Amino acid sequence: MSDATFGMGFGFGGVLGSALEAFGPLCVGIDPHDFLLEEWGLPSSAAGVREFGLRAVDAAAGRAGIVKPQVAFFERFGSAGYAALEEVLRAARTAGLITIADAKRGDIDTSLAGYTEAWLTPGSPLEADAVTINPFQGVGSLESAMEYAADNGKGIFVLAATSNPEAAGLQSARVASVTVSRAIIDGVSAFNAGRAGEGPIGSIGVVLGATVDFTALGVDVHTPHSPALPVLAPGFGHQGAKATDVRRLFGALAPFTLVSESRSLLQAGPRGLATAIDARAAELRAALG
Ligand SMILES: O=C(O)c1cc(=O)[nH]c(=O)n1[C@@H]1O[C@H](COP(=O)(O)O)[C@@H](O)[C@H]1O
Repeated sequence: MSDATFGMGFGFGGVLGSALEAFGPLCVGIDPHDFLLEEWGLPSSAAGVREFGLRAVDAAAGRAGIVKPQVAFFERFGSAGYAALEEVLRAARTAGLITIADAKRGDIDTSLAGYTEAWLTPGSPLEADAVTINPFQGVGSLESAMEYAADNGKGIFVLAATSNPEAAGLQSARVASVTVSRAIIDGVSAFNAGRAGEGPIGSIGVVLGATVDFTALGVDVHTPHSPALPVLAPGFGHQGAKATDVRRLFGALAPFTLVSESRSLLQAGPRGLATAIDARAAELRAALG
């Protein structure tokens, strides 16, 4: 998806809103693990991840609104892996899918600008619609990246409360009077509020794992944000959370929560993936009413 203006507002928030309306919240993770490549009858090579990614895009197109290629599985093959990822991202965007490059980048602001340029510049070889960012160097270090994204009709998902169990100790620690997770969410929400004129849905979102104990992490899912805060939610499927629990888990944030699943869908194999996506999308439609 490349147009910056949609009925639900401008920029990435608007694009996301249209996709949620048309397809619901399912985000298909494209994670070519070696065990999946083997199950799909593909080699563990750049050619293998390229074929895997393109087949996953074909299966998702017209069935889900969003795909999230996991950059790590392409990066392990060096420049050939990156060439494969470029093709997969291009194919997905051409098919009308929103692409979230799961690259988990982060650095001081000037270096982060290089990463943002790589992933979020219209016309760049690795162009995606959004990228995941790790805020360990402080939410303040993300300011110019968030501005760059919003100025270019792009999005960012900032890790805030991640789905892996090892994260809770660090992310529940307190900065001033709130938890790290809460401080990150507040920082992102404040950025979106500063550009509230652009539409009802913000262009910068957060990653909140579906497996997380939000109370322990001081994350408030009951109060809506204005503009709405997009949430990328991994942790469904293989990591244990049930897609149909999205409303119970995410409360007021549920209407803007992307339900991300990788292995649990991809294990259906190249021939079963389209059916698995259809089934999960239908389950989510029923659960969200
Ligand atoms: O940013 C992510 O997508 C992410 C954040 C997080 O907190 N937990 C998490 O699992 N992820 C990613 O989401 C995907 C989860 O894959 P499955 O567990 O197979 O659905 C992987 O690509 C992870 O790197």
